[in-house]
Amino acid sequence: MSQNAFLQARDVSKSFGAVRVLHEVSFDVYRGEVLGILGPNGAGKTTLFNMISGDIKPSGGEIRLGGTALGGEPPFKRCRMGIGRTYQIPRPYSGMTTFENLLVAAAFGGGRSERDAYAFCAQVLTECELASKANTPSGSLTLLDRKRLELARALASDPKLLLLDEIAGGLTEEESQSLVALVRRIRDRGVTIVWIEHVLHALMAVADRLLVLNFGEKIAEGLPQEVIANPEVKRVYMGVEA
Ligand SMILES: Nc1ncnc2c1ncn2[C@@H]1O[C@H](COP(=O)(O)OP(=O)(O)OP(=O)(O)O)[C@@H](O)[C@H]1O
Repeated sequence: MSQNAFLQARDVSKSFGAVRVLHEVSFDVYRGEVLGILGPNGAGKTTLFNMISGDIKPSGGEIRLGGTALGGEPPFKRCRMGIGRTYQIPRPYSGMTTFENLLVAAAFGGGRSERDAYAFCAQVLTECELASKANTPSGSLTLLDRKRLELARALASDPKLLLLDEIAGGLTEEESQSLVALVRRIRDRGVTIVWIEHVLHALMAVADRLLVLNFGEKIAEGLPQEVIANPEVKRVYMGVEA
């Protein structure tokens, strides 16, 4: 555990009533890295994101960003502090165009003035390969473009830490490669990324380190090749007996 980490989670726990979903999970995320999070369904991955973004409160433990304890800060404040996230089920405003969706995120999430938001959103659209879809109602986008829009909406608040929740699910191999290339470009301009993903090859193509959760506990963390070779990870995640 290092004091220099950008995101620090210490003994983070969450219970819903009597159901313990996360138990004393600790990890660090360093500036500029991509940390991949793996784990079977129900392992507690999204719950962890919900606590980092402020959607729910931990039952125990502490989360710090840049050394500052996030405490009871609400989601919009965390967004202004530099935390952006995507949701497993994208929630664009389907009656609005792609560009309008971004403007809302940039104005409310990022706190930009209207003029500034226009220029910034145009930049984000280009980065996410959505410029030609700027005026398309988001409800008519293909699955890949809906995923790009979900990512673009998170980027519109100009995050320093980006939380990606299963953005590669349901895509073809070629489509997921184009998403991986986009994640790399975002990382290369200095954004720190934590990516929950079941599509292992997409994660392996970009993650610097992996963390594995099972039944709310951290069972492995380290370099991707080492983590996927770990016998316990193989057993619980890939169903392979050692
Ligand atoms: N608000 C809630 N109230 C009660 N139980 C909840 C709540 N949110 C999540 N859970 C439970 O917590 C557990 C972990 O859920 P979570 O969504 O974090 O898992 P996950 O690892 O993200 O799974 P998946 O890979 O399927 O998305 C599940 O058993 C889920 O039913």
